[in-house]
Amino acid sequence: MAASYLLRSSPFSFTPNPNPNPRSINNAATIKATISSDKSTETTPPIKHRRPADESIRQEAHRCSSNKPETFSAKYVPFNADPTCTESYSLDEIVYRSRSGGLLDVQHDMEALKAFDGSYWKSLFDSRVGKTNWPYGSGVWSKKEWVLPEIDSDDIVSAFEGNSNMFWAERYGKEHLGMNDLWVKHCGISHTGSFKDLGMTVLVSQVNRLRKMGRPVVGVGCASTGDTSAALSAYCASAGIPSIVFLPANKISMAQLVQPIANGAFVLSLDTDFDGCMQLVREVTSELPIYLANSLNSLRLEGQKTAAIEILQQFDWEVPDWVIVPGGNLGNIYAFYKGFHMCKELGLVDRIPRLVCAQAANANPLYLHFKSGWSDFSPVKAKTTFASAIQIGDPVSIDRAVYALKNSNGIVEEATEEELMDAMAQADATGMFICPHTGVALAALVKLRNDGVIKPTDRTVVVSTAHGLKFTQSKIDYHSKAIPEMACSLANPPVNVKADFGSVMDVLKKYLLSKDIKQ
Ligand SMILES: Cc1ncc(COP(=O)(O)O)c(C=O)c1O
Ligand SMILES: N[C@@H](CCOP(=O)(O)O)C(=O)O
Repeated sequence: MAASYLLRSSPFSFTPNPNPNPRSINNAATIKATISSDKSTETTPPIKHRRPADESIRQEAHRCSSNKPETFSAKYVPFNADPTCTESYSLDEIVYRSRSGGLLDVQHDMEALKAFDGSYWKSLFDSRVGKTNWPYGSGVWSKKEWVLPEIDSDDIVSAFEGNSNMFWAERYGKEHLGMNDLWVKHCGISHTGSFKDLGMTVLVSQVNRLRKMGRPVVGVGCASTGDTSAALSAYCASAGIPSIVFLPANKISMAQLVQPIANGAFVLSLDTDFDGCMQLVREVTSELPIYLANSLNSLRLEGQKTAAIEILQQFDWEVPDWVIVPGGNLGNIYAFYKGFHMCKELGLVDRIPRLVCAQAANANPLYLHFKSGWSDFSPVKAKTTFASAIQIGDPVSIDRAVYALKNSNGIVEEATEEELMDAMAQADATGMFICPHTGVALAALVKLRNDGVIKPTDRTVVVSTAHGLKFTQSKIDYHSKAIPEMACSLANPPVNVKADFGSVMDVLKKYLLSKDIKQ
């Protein structure tokens, strides 16, 4: 019975059980043996679909998971607390700060996870990639046991996020950096066009669960530079949960602004910067039953950390030498560290990459802190930058970022406006279409290559955090050479030509000649 059920309900032939439970099924070999010993399937005609026609994938997941005792668990603990500290909170509590006012972290029951070895987890995760199984087809929920183990699949709000493209930057690497193993992890090719989807699916799923439990959550709110708000409003809209977004007026792109508007969020445009919005949303969410969705809330980072696991998976569990991440509110750099570190602790890999956090010089509090030898941290007043989503002067996750960098032998770099815009233009000219934040990361890479810190053969991953289509105005400004005090040396403006054969031929000949001369 169990074996035929597994065959019927699973569309793929796998080694591990996608719902591992060491109490009921000891290991992968048992499943394999059980399946192959079920002779009754030999005469059964091929099954077209894995579930009855009137059953949705969510109902299918519910049927498969019902009555299974949960093996894995997680709780909130104070971030980087003394090992003797006993303070902890259930993930079903609404809490963002520890008793002392510090950050929280989601701590998993590592002993339970260690009941399975590294190769078990690798095959389990590999078996789920890119499928339509609810919820495991999502790149985030394919790692559910490491993310939010206790949530019922029924409560999950997912857009099958993650599984993002790892782009081999062949021409950019070769021509601009002399590198042959340079990769761009396109986290922005995603449901709402940024990596925020990875964390938001987790946070909104937990809110969905809390609301079903009758907890007082009337809506979910965030301060945003444009990407968190887009992700929050999309996931909330998909679950029918009200969302409220606090945006700094005239400081985010038009494409980002229209996202929450279209998704039906309550949009507040405030005459302040991101740091001002963050301050306000914190005050408001402590007064009203509005759940806070910024990365101060450590649930978000549980989803974001899966991008690190996914990078290892995409390299067949080989560890890259460097991973470069643009940093603003600084949750993501810690999320990457956490994902890599978990893979090491659970035996999937034997080391972690060196991390680089890249900041815009106009919003560089972490860079200044790094350069001072990690002496006292001071927030800055962030100035306008084309990398508008990281225009943040007082990052909430500063402690998490410092921890991640110290424990990964990490580096912080910065990029001026001209450096980041030129890097973006250069990358685009080799076939990418990146956002200015990815330009910051590439500019940091250029500096580290020029200084000889990153070697030509080092396998390097640049994390692209948002889709270039969200930031077209910056590209228009650059290519029209409309940026004061910037040479825009790679501008490629369109040529206005009279619509007659002779004029077109003239400009084409001139163009082709110029190409010939360069080659
Ligand atoms: C496109 C983009 N890149 C990078 C970041 C930086 O991420 P974090 O705030 O986690 O440092 C953000 C948001 O802050 C972002 O929206
Ligand atoms: N870039 C972010 C800034 C807020 O970061 P968060 O990760 O704390 O939500 C945004 O898009 O709003």
